[in-house]
Amino acid sequence: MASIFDQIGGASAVSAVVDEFYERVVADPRLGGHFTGTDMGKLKAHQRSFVAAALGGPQEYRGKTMDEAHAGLGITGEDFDAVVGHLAGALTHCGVPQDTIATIAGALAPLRDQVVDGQVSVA
Ligand code: HEM
Repeated sequence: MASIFDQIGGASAVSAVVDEFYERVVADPRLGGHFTGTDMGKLKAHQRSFVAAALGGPQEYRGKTMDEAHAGLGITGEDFDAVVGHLAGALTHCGVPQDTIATIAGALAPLRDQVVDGQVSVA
């Protein structure tokens, strides 16, 4: 069976999704502040390789772990949900089918604890 990477159109599709995704994230007043001083060219390159690998693309992701990349950034659960929402919006904008988007969102959900800054969860 073709990987999601192939189904959505390979590297060029991933690149279009990542560009659209960061336009939305940086324009979001809740999130933009996290990216002041970030080299967006570098970040997009890392994100392209992360997304491509996560969708079953041919190359391995060699960037930081999600724990390392987000440690100490003060990212909240709301930030995480907003970012996943923008990714879904970017995927929709780029013509990716909704069931595929649901699969991708499901695959990202387990990263929540690594991205969100340690809070004591109330049982
Ligand atoms: C599923 C959710 C997320 C994924 C898959 C993800 C993925 C990534 C990747 C691949 C990198 C680059 C790592 C490297 O440099 O090697 C990165 C860096 C970063 N991410 Fe995320 N991220 C997520 C959520 C978030 C959220 C919610 C925020 C904050 C609103 C955020 C803010 C950042 C920032 C500020 C950087 C580092 C930029 C710098 O180096 O200055 N990320 N992320």
